[in-house]
Amino acid sequence: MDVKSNHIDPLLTDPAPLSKSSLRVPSGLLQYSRAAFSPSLFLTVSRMEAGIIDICTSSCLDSMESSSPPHKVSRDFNNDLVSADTNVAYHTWLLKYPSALASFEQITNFAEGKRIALFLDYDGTLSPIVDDPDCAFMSNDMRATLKNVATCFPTAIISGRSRDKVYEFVGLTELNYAGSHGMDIMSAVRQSSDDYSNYIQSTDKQGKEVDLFQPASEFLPMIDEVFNSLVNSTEDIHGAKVENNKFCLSVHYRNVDEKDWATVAQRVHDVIRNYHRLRLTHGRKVLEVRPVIDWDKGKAVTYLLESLGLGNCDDVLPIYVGDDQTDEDAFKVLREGNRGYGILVSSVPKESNAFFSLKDPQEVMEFLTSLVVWKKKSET
Ligand SMILES: O=P(O)(O)OC[C@H]1O[C@H](O[C@H]2O[C@H](CO)[C@@H](O)[C@H](O)[C@H]2O)[C@H](O)[C@@H](O)[C@@H]1O
Repeated sequence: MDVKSNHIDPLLTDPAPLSKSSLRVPSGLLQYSRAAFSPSLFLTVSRMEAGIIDICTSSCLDSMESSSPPHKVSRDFNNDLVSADTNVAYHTWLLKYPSALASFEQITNFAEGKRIALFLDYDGTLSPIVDDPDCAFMSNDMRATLKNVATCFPTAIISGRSRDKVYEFVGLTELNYAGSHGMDIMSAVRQSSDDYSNYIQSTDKQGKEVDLFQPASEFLPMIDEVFNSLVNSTEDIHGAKVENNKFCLSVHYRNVDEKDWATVAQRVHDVIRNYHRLRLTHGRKVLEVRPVIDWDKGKAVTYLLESLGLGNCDDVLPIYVGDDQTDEDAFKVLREGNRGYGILVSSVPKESNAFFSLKDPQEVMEFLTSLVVWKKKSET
């Protein structure tokens, strides 16, 4: 498939502005793709008066509802009983975000003579989305694939989870890990002196010397305090769960009855309203409380490339695979710098800064396996 004929080459030209209309998605699908089209949701909670459901909470609620596909549509996707409209929308969307599997030859042609660096999100990318965040286990096949990938390419996982938690799920020492949406990076000792002054030397679980970069470390006491408040204030909401991701927090409402979502939004709002240095963003059935700092997954990619000795190198092709709104920052860095390829994992149409798409973690595994085969072949 010649992607250039229907797609912009990320490394040669500036991307066209993202436009909703260009997707021509049937209106029935827009209601659940709306959250992805809208910019990150920031609640200016500290400036709002309390109300039963004030304007911030209601905008939050709106985003919570619009990010949830009608049950029929998601069930149809999972069961392959796809309606004609859904099928048309998905295939129309694929013209703009071609499958990285179908475009594999184009990707590897471009990668010829270059060093690929892989960046992977965890939830929804390496493990399927499940109801209980503590049970988002990766399959053994995926683990074996990742191990192979890491022997061929420098590889890092950048997750919203705490770094320890994502390491616990993945369990491979061959990778680099960044937790808390990139606010907690453990990587090999840096060879070059550069702009990043505030990293410290540490040792990993095997006693190996590493660099630790934690740009939000001053927020730790505040995050712990807010975690306790959120746990207390949501404990009576059946299904609500607060997860401590070290430098950020997640308030999950996937298992909360939809009629109580407004209460979740209101309680979160009430807790963080006095913390001017925290902001609220929206993920997959999760409200995320994060420090207001100029740092995101995109900046983490740049940092890691430099750590790996691959920064500012023309012969490096970074590939970032992710499914969430927070991954858009990384897609954007690769797109705007004409540096590499973002691959969005989604089975429904979503506007994105990525260049390619994969449907689900199973397809991610196929793509990674193909990269390993290609690399090994090219070495013989
Ligand atoms: O950056 P990621 O690795 O994608 O982490 C983003 C959030 O992922 C997790 O929540 C999501 O996955 C859960 C398990 O499948 C699911 O139950 C939840 O509804 C999803 O939002 C994680 O629990 C969060 O802390 C991360 O921020």
